[in-house]
Amino acid sequence: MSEKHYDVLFSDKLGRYLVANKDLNAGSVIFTDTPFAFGPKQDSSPLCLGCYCPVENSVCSRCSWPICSEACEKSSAHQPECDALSAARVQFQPVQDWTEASPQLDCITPLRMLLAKERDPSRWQQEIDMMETHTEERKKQASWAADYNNIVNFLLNHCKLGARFTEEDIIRVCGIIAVNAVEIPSRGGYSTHAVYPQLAVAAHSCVPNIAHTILYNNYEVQVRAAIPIKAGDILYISYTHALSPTIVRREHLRESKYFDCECQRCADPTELGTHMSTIKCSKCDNGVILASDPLDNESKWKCTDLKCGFETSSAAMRKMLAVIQAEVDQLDALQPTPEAIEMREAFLEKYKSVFHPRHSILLSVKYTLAELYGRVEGYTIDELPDLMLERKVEMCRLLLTTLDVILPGDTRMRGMMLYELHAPLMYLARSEFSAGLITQEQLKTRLEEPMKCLAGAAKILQREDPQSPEGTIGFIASQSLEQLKASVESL
Ligand SMILES: C[S@@+](CC[C@H](N)C(=O)[O-])C[C@H]1O[C@@H](n2cnc3c(N)ncnc32)[C@H](O)[C@@H]1O
Repeated sequence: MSEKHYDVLFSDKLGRYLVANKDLNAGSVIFTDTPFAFGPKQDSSPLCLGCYCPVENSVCSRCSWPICSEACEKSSAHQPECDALSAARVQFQPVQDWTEASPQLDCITPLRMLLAKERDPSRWQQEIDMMETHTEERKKQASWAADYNNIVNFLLNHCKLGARFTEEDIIRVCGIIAVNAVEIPSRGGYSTHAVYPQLAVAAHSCVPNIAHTILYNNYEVQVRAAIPIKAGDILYISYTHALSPTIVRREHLRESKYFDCECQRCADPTELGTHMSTIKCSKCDNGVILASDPLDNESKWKCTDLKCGFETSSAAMRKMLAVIQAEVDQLDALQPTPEAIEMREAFLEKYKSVFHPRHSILLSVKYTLAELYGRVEGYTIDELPDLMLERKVEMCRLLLTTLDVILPGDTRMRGMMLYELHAPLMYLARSEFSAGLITQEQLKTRLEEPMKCLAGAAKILQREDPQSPEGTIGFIASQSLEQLKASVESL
């Protein structure tokens, strides 16, 4: 067995957690892990239970649950539930719209966990049984009744599995999945989730120091140090979305993972100086509005200019964020067209007097815009005027300097932004050279930064699965780097 680079410790606050037992270099693999079980997430629309691609009116010839092909019908992932479902003669009920979320697949991942436990009780005992479930908190949630009906009741009474599993077994498995499963990046628009025994022990921080990559073929997860880690440091993963404001991240963690995050980023009203939660004061020109105590969910939000004295409630702040986030969600649903760029620019203009320029809501829109400029018809990179190239540079740099603080080190987001930054820098340098504004030597110097961006993007993104969007960009980045080097050498 290979040497372990971490120990598992326990504290009253974190439960079990991982600690590095030696110094680790940035980018080094700390451990790899394979899922105990994986499958569709809750509220998934019907997807193939073999390969998780979208399906429509296509079901398994044996159990009648969604399956796209003969190969998927025979896949090892589907076989155990196929046996159980066909023995009980419970069929997937045809749906009107196969793209709509349906609770029917909610039972599949819990069923897979239960069947895996039955097959390998010793792995269950050693790796899964001690996982946190937060059952008492989960029972108080509004979603409990639906979960009980769609999963517990369905497996016990419809699938007639009461002789093999107790109600308590099923409730426990649902809790293990809810608290411990990690999302597997989507293939073909559908994302699934998996329970990884080692990864699940890692504690959360909104400034994580590890990053993970999931490979497509066998769902192996590779967990790396994102930054240099010292022996004795806790290994932190992030359970939530990095580009969300504190109030939203903490609410998400409370509702989905049942704890109040008190990390350094959550505790600081300025989010470590990034101002990702900061609102501009509408009553004065001198101050900004910050939470007095971001770890108190009912904290007042106050203008930093004491003479202004403006204050508002957390409830009002939450409401405002929810309303504006709904606008962002609508933008995110748009196809990548010129209008999608223009509508996002209009959104930024509309809210620039409300939010700090690095507020999470604006940053997430800027992240998408940074990806769209250069990729959309009418806005392809060689069509962009210098002003728009500069706009793309400005947005990428804003994102990268923010990531330095909240997601330091080698993360997918950094890899993507480095890739996005290289192109406008290269085009701007060439355009200035063509206009006679810089010499050939100056051009060579100016092309050093895009080369560094490509090298960084290739290094980070080539760790991703080659078939994933990020892995594909990693490959393109390494090829573009070679081409750029050759063109600089020929100058
Ligand atoms: C994926 S599990 C992590 C492993 C877990 N501690 C165990 O013993 O199995 C997630 C749970 O760990 C705890 N946890 C993780 N990070 C935490 C943090 N930063 N603060 C408080 N609790 C945390 C919470 O109870 C959370 O629901």
